[in-house]
Amino acid sequence: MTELTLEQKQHAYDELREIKANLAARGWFPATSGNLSVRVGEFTPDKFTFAVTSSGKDKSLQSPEDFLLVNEKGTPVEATRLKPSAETLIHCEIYKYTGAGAILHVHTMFNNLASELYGEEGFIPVEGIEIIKALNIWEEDATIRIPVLPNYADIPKIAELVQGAIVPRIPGIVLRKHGIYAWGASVAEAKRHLEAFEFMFEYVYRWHLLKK
Ligand SMILES: CSC[C@@H](O)[C@@H](O)C(=O)COP(=O)(O)O
Ligand SMILES: [Zn+2]
Repeated sequence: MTELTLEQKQHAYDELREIKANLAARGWFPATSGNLSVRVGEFTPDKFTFAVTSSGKDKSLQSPEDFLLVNEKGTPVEATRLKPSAETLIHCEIYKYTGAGAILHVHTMFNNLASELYGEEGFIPVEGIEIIKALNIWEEDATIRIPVLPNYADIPKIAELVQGAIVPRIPGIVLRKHGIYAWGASVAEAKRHLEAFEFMFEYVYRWHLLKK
C-alpha cells in the first residue's frame, strides 16, 4: 500500500474542518458530542486509513488539534498526543463493511427521541416520505427501516454488532438514546444522507404525536 502524501492528509483535514463547522452551526454537536471521519488513500476491507476527530473536543470550535490519522484498527498511524474519538472502532467497522468514504456521527434531540420510540423494535420505520429519495431509493411510497443498536457503554461491544446491523441500501445506523452514524461515498453524500435521516426522525416523532 502506497504512503499517504501530505496533500492527501491536508485535503481530508480540510474536508473535516468544513463539515464540522457546518454541522456545528446547526447545533448538532451538543456538549462535545459527535465525531466525524474521512477515509484517505487506498482501501481494502482489511487495510485502510482515515482521518478522524480527536476525542472530547468541543466540535463547534476549531483548533490545530482537531483531527488525526488512524488505521483500520483505530490506531494512530503517526506519532501524536491526540486521542482518536472514543467511538473510532464503530467507524472502523462501518468502513470495513461498506467501503464508505466518510462517516458523520451526531447526537440530536430527534434522533434520540426516534431511537427510543422504536428502540424495542430494533429499527425506525419510515413510510412513503419524499426525502427517502435522498438515500437513492426511488420507488414510489418506499418504506425503509433504519437499524437501531443498543447503546452499550463498552464501544467494542457495539462495534461487534455493526456488521450484522448494516442494511445495504440504508447508509445509517442509530444507537439507542445516543445518536446516528450516517455515511456515504464522499463527505457531500454522507451529509445528504445525514440531513435526510434527521428530517425523517423529526417527521416520525412529530407524526407519532399527531396520530394520538
Ligand atoms: C459528551 S457525550 C458524547 C460521547 O460520549 C460520545 O458519544 C461522542 O459522540 C463524542 O465522543 P468523542 O470521543 O469526542 O468522539
Ligand atoms: Zn456519540
